[in-house]
Amino acid sequence: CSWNVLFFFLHPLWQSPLTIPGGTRQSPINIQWRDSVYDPFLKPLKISYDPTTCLHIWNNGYSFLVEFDDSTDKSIIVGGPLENQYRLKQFHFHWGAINDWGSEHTVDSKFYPAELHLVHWNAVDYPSFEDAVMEGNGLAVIGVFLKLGARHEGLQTLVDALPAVRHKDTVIEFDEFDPSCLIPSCPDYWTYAGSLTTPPLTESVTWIIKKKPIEVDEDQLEAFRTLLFTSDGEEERRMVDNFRPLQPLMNRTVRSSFQ
Ligand SMILES: COc1cccc(N2C=Cc3cc(S(N)(=O)=O)sc3S2(=O)=O)c1
Ligand SMILES: [Zn+2]
Repeated sequence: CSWNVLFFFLHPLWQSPLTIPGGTRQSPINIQWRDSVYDPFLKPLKISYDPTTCLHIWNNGYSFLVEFDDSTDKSIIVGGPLENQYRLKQFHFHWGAINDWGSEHTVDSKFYPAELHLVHWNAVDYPSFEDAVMEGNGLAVIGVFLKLGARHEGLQTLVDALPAVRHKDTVIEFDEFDPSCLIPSCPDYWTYAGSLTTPPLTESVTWIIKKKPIEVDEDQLEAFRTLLFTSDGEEERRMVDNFRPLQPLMNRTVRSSFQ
């Protein structure tokens, strides 16, 4: 009915490319393994994070973000498909109400229960993060799939802090965390030119999607689902299904770093 259509186009998270002027590189996408093209010139991705740059955890009403001090080059990534180094700004997750879905990207149309995004910006070419967000090569986001399995000890320190940021616009100090413990050691990744998956949806992201997922257990996924989209005092709405629908590939090729 017309109300559903109206909701679809009005809800910020579910804008289709039709509402993004000239949207030709929107994210997320389905990664069809057999259509990805091995690129022998892709370098290994080098990750060096300094745990002392970790600042706080913040519930922004879309997800929970762990933010970093990005005033120096202490926490950076370099190599992979990137022309130069990019500074770590924040990481966050997307997840479902149940384990059958929750990731933003899919692999051969398969959803994972959750997906981690580590957001970096090009401080070599641009003076600020806000400037980089508006530029085609401004951001690099590492995507890591979460699958149901063994408890992830590194993630648990984060999970233990979540009750303190249950409501939107709550923040707690969080330090000495090295997010490289959340990234699989397997070097294999896919990469493609895309966008932010929440507003402002700018087409400024070089996506680096790790082939291998990390394992987390049911209690850890359930802890994500205890968070709220709503502020304290508002009618509670559980923070679940905070992923954007798949976007058309259009004229893009997904490259792989592996054969
Ligand atoms: C306008 O500059 C700003 C300022 C503050 C935050 C943002 N962001 C908005 C959405 C958004 C979505 C991301 S995802 N899911 O594709 O990894 S990363 C990200 S953000 O760059 O942190 C932009
Ligand atoms: Zn994200």
